[in-house]
Amino acid sequence: MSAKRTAALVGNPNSGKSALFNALTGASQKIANYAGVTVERKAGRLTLPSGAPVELLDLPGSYSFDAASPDEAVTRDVVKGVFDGEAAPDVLILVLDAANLEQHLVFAQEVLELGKPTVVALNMVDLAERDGLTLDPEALSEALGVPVVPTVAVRRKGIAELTDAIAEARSHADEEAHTRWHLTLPERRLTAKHIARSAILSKSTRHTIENGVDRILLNPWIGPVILFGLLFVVFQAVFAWATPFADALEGGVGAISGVFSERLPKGLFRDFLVEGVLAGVGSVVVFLPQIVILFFFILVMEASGYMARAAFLMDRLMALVGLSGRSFIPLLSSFACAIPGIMATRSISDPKDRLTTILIAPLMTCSARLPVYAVVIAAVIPQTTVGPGIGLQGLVLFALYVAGIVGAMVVALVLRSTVTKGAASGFIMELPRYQLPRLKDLAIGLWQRAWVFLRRAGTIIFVATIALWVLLSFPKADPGESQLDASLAGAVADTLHPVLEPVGFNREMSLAIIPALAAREVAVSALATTYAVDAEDEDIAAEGVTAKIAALWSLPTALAFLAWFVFAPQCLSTIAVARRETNGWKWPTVMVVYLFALAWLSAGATYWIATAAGL
Ligand SMILES: Nc1nc2c(ncn2[C@@H]2O[C@H](COP(=O)(O)OP(=O)(O)OP(=O)(O)O)[C@@H](O)[C@H]2O)c(=O)[nH]1
Ligand SMILES: [Mg+2]
Repeated sequence: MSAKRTAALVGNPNSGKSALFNALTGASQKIANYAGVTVERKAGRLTLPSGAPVELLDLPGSYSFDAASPDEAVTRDVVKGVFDGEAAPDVLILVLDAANLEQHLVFAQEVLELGKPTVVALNMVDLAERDGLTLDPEALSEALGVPVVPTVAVRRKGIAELTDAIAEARSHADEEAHTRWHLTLPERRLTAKHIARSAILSKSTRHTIENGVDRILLNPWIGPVILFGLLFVVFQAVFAWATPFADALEGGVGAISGVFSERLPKGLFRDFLVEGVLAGVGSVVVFLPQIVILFFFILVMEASGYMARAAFLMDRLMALVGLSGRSFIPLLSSFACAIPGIMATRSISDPKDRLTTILIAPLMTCSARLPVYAVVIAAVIPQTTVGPGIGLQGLVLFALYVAGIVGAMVVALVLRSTVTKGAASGFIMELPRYQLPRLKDLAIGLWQRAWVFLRRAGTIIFVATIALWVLLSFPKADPGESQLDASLAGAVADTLHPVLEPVGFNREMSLAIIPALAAREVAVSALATTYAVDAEDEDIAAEGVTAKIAALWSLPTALAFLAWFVFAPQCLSTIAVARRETNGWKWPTVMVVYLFALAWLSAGATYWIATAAGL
């Protein structure tokens, strides 16, 4: 038996490939309860019982080797050995969802037709049981001609057996397999039905809750109301639940900064710590609770299976602007960050649909903008309630998210009738079964998100803020002169300011949006650092950025800044990903230009209207 170097996980979307990958390699690839989570090839290392290492590949889910979407093309190319500079995998691990056996057996036949050494992981047997199905793995193995191992990936059941089977996998009589499976699609469907029937030992008609729940959640009238209500609650929670934690963190940062100001000798080092690191980076870190709460909701929606329902509900609405529900999940992922959102468009097969989705993804408010919104809202919007349990601050936050969504829909409509003109493509999406989110997965997911945020604070936000602090600190101002006026940063702000002054921006704001191109949170740290450096009085320096904004910005100016960030200047990484995913600079350029134009116009409109209204 020759040594095996690579094995690949293949199968329909949402069959649990990534969950198996994590169980087999100890990795923590993203898993979620909807089709199209994995969009690129990921490698990890699996150790066989003999101690021999195997490179294990996690691949995007696929319905067929003929499929057209870019993520499915990756799967086909890897499996067939035509993926850039990579040999075909030695063993295939075909993952089937035990509770959806018939559907999954259609693509399975295509995989088996390749005649490669294959092992079947009959995954999600727990869900099959829940649905009242008793399966016969031996019968399935007999019918398919390859070993079948029942597994529950998320509880690591059957993992050892699967590893053994991978070690022993051998070709299943190549020639015969080829003729045996070479069928047309309708024939495959029929075969799938027969095989599934013979593998199901018994089926009790168990009352599934799904149908009842879906009748409500997918109801064309009630469904959208529930979705909208849910999102509303999310943004209320972001403020209401986070406040005590955010206050405590802010107090902590303030206290440390106070101690440093008192104990350290006056000088550049103290200024660096207090004005740059603590005022700047600290002003972003205090938003950790908000970020965690937002992701808590996103993760629960993803794991429970509600996300795919939301896409289904939105399909009709999206059709009005020439998109399909397919675009919904990439767009919803963009609430976390536009980068994975843009990557997730790989599951959209129509190139024009995909391009439109990439171009509007940055309009979904990414979590990096949350600190910007939150700090300005906290400063200028009173902490009052406008109804039972409805806080005004949460309401404004919700409105900003909605503004982004509405903006995206309008832009999509314009794009679809001009540059990405074409017929809207149909939408078929499997509805995954409902699952109770596992606490451990949630905890890991939240921890990963928190860590990403803190790492950003420690790297890109730190570097951008410190660079700005240096530019702000030199040359030193003469006594009586403002440090901002004297500094290099002041000169930079002055060149940009004439363009932004008409839309209500003050100089600090004009300055802050430049380093915010590195990461949007930097807008907050930049403001904090600018005010801290410029403060003549030591005590004012210790004051938080929220207090500064409350004291120094007029309401129209603050609202203009919020409106600017709805359309927001891109962060550079988003532009880079858009370039990679569209293979050139053309579309990223279009994206940047239209977003800046929209940002300027909406900030202006907000400012002029608010001023005229006497706010
Ligand atoms: N109950 C149960 N849930 C599972 C099992 N395996 C995976 N899941 C869940 O099923 C969902 C899909 O799992 P993934 O591993 O993301 O599926 P995938 O095949 O990688 O999906 P794509 O990347 O979209 O192709 C997740 O919510 C998992 O938690 C299992 O054996 N039992
Ligand atoms: Mg996956």
